[in-house]
Amino acid sequence: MREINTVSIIGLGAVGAAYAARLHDMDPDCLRVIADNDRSQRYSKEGFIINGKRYRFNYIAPDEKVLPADLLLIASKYHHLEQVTEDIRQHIGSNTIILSLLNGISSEDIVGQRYGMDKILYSMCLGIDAVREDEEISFVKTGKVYFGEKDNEVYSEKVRAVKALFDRAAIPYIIPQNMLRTLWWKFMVNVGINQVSAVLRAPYGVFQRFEEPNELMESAMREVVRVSQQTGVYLTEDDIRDYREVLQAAEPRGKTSMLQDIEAGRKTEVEMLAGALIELGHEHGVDTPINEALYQAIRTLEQMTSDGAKEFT
Ligand SMILES: NC(=O)C1=CN([C@@H]2O[C@H](COP(=O)(O)OP(=O)(O)OC[C@H]3O[C@@H](n4cnc5c(N)ncnc54)[C@H](OP(=O)(O)O)[C@@H]3O)[C@@H](O)[C@H]2O)C=CC1
Ligand SMILES: CC(C)(CO)C(=O)C(=O)O
Repeated sequence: MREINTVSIIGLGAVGAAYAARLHDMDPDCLRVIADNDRSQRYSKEGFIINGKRYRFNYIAPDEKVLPADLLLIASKYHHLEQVTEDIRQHIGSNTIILSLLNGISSEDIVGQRYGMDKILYSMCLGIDAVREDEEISFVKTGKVYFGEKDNEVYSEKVRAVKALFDRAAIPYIIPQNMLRTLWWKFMVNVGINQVSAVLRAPYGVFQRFEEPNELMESAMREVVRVSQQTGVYLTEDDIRDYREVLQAAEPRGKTSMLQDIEAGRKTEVEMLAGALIELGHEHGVDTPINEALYQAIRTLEQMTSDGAKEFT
């Protein structure tokens, strides 16, 4: 059986650091972190504090010649992906499996177009509540990594290899039979809750108490459902309803990653959500007016914080 003995990871943020810690705890020598000089200097100073424990990872500059990794994990934000795709090149060989943990439905194709779709397994994480402040990451729930080929009725060799690694590292996972549909379901959720929470600056509790934010969120999700039906994925109204229960169970003060980005004045992943949906809508002849409005609102919020429009508020 194919075995994973070496893992390279790029992106030690909230999500990446949480899973890097598990792999490091399993075997510190199996893990390499790809980081340019600026980052590795910054990261090496105090190390990473992950749930109160200090970690000193093995940093490798992108240009350094290395043996390819058995598994390459990508855990950056969407706007980093162009640079990240370049920076991972020394770590990709003919047998490397690539898992991109980013939200959205685009990152696998972007990386796969460069290195070959045969190396890609689809993936995303759900239920992780990691929060990052510089090199300090804390989380209560590890969540689960959902991964697999598009269809997993029979596990491929790649899927079996990653499954065995995650078992050894105690990384919780699910291998859905229809991974593509699962990826789209999460995309629908992020298009709804992330974007509407960011525009309204609303933690989950606001959605639990009032009706209107839910109506707005669900109308944004409904546009994903309509587009999915033209692409062969076939999400339905039931998928929207299924999310209501998940949302009710969320920590009322909890915030989506996009709301956290807006509050911290960081770039958001709006291009990966409304941006990707609007483009697919054009391709398949489906109108997406709610997402067009959300796109413009979120881009405005980003520009207001990044170019110092604070003087007007
Ligand atoms: N946070 C959450 O709760 C959840 C997030 N997600 C998704 O997971 C993905 C990752 O999110 P998250 O972990 O929150 O993001 P973060 O912003 O916390 O982390 C991204 C990390 O990528 C690093 N990075 C960017 N470019 C490079 C590069 N070229 N080389 C090395 N490192 C690089 C950044 O480094 P630096 O800081 O040094 O610039 C940063 O540490 C996103 O798509 C998000 O939507 C999914 C579920 C939940
Ligand atoms: C599903 C949700 C909203 C929380 O994990 C998320 O993916 C995010 O905050 O980006």
